[in-house]
Amino acid sequence: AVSDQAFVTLATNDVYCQGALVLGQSLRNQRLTRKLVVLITPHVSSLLRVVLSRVFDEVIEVNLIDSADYIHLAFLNRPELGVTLTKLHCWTLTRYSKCVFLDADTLVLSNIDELFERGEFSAAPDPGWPDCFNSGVFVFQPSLETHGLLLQHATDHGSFDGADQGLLNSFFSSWSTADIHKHLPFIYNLSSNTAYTYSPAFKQFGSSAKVVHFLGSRKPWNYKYNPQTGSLLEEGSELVTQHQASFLKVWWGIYHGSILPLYESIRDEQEHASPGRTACLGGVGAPCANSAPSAEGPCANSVPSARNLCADSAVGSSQAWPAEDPSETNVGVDETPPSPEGGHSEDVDLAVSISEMSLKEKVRELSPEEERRKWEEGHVDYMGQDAFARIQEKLDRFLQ
Ligand SMILES: O=c1ccn([C@@H]2O[C@H](COP(=O)(O)OP(=O)(O)O[C@H]3O[C@H](CO)[C@@H](O)[C@H](O)[C@H]3O)[C@@H](O)[C@H]2O)c(=O)[nH]1
Ligand SMILES: [Mn+2]
Repeated sequence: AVSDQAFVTLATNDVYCQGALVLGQSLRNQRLTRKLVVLITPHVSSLLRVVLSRVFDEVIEVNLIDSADYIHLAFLNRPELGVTLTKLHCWTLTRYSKCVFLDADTLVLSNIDELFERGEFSAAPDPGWPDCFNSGVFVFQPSLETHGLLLQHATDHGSFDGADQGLLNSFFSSWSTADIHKHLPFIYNLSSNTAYTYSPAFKQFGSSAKVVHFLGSRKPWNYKYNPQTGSLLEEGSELVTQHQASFLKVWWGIYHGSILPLYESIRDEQEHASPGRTACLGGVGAPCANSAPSAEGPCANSVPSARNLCADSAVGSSQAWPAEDPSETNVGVDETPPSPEGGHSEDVDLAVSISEMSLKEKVRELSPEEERRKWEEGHVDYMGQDAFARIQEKLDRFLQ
């Protein structure tokens, strides 16, 4: 094992943590010989910090950097990606001599240790514009000097996409021409949805894919999975190709087989540590918080044969930090200081039943009118809002 080199990822909220966990586990499954590091921001809940620490060697909190550059982000159609500038903090990991960064929406299919033979800055072409690299997988050398220069570059020039990929491409601008060794083969960053625009190439080389990247706005955790049959539940109009489906199944297979049991063992340990008490982690993460307050016990669930793991009960705080002047085109590098109490998080609901698993971001509470309209339209949320325990609670209140 090489202890001064590491695989690094980033998760700024509990939703992306689910991706980081699967990525970390997928690396562990491939004879891991380097350290595993995840960078998190203050919004990540205490429960997820505990879960992450079971998979990663180091869970390091960094400040959130947000470009708040809504103009460029709008071109990208991804207003949420300003926070990806937080990625730049990976250059501060100077206890490591060389690292490989992987987005939290990547999945490793075979051992990729050979990437450590490459130098800074190595990356694979972006499928949408191959003269640019995709910043989802890259080899870098931690250095406070480079870190400072990158932040300075962000302040001086902004980012042409409002996020890290634009910034890194303009900083490492000689990538496309200077040194072919710095072009990683596409199999190290195979985008799950775009590769098939050249399907003969996929047929020829696809089977040697080593890292799959679920690039784009639809992530593996936005799909539903049937753990019994190991199949995906098709939803919406978006067509999922056969190859894409097979990668998604690998992702969910790891989630179901290795990550979910982690939550369960942590919950069991918590219950053991404080029998008779509500299973709560640090007062923030409450793995069983989904049941109604008036339900029989902390882990009693209203839906038979279903378990609910609810990562946090606090209302999800938005990661967007509005710019003072929205017409500002430069990246005003905003850093939010870590909150003293550790902060709370984005919300994730993990709904599990015999036939269906899904991860949901908790949305804001609906008004009573909206709730009623949804109910009347037949959109009944049996696992949450409209769970029997909650209805009973309402009835009890009404009958008092
Ligand atoms: O709310 C967020 C959003 C992103 N991330 C992290 O940032 C990465 C990049 O975001 P992602 O949603 O994966 O972006 P992509 O769909 O992959 O889009 C592209 O564009 C991004 C912005 O330039 C680059 O960061 C990506 O590498 C590039 O593939 C994620 O994987 C996470 O590690 C978070 O932790 N929280
Ligand atoms: Mn990505």
